[in-house]
Amino acid sequence: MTERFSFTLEAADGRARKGVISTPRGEIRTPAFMPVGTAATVKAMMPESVAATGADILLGNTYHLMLRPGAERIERLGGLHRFMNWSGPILTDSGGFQVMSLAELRKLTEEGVTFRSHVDGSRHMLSPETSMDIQRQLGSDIVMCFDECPALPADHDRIAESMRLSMRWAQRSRDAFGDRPGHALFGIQQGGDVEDLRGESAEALQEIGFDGYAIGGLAVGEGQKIMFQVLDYAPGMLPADKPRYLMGVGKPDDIVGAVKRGVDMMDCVLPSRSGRTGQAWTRRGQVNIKNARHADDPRPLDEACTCPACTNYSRAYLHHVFRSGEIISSMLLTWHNLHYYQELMAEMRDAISAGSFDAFEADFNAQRSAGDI
Ligand SMILES: CNc1nc2cc3nc(NC)[nH]c3cc2c(=O)[nH]1
Ligand SMILES: [Zn+2]
Repeated sequence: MTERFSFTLEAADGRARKGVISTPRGEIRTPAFMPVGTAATVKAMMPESVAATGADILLGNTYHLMLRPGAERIERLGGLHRFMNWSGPILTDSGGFQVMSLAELRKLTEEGVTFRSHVDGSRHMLSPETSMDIQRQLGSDIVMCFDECPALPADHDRIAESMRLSMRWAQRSRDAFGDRPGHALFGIQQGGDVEDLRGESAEALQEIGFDGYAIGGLAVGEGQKIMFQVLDYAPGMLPADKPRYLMGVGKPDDIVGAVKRGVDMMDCVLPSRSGRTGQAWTRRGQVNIKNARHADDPRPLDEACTCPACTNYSRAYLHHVFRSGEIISSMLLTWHNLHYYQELMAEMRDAISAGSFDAFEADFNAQRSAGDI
């Protein structure tokens, strides 16, 4: 058990990297996908089931947890790991992104963001300082800087102004985080789809110094083409010896393209959220289980998948429980999707070790049909 936070690069294939992040609560194999446990639960999953899918680390949302049940309450009850019965590493976001998308009556100033809770209308303020306090109360292992993420498309000046605010907030986050051995603070690169602003942000963050570096400001409506154009240069601007975390990504082909371009960690609600809407992701494409054509289909979602849904149930059954609104529908489809995502990450880690990432990517693209299967 290590008392420190460290990142060890084990192999590289082109710009794709394989490594391990060591934390006091366990190791994270990279490239890693983090399931999202927004309100102290990965929806429709028991923690032991999340672990069974192969996930090493979860993401928790500061915005949701500070409003309900409250960070002080979680601290009093022993911290987020104890509270949600997850003993492995947890990364918490800093709240800024969700305040801007979920809260009401937001007011953004140099100090931070004041807002009303979407839960009960109560007034709150998030700033670099309060976000660091909240994430400390939650007890997360990887803490994210408090930043501002502009929606794209946006003009150059707006992106520049927002990025520079986020860099001032990164310094304040670093100062407020203090010295917490075994806990990590990640900076978040901003700069939209403007290469020189991305470079300015990367330099500013390295000046301050962080344990890892996130690529923020993407997956905000720009589309995969622009996202990949930014990922063709942004990861390389960040220190090679620290983890690179792409926030909010994504569909399986987004993830493969991001790992190819040097990303080490990702998180996304897609596999869990789409599981609840009847959308299954498989190596051969998507299965929309609510479609009537599955009503008599005795086959599993994916013959090659070893998850409980594919091992024990037919498409006909999954179609039935989805159409009937049965709770097991969300359980089985979420489990399958998270299992598939983790299998994808494991295959990429193996391919990078074997120096066969290009062959993996070619096979990944060849197997997938664009439409439903
Ligand atoms: C916590 N800070 C922070 N979170 C984010 C979450 C995101 N989630 C997406 N797409 C689903 N893009 C994101 C960007 C950021 C970002 O730039 N900053
Ligand atoms: Zn499956």
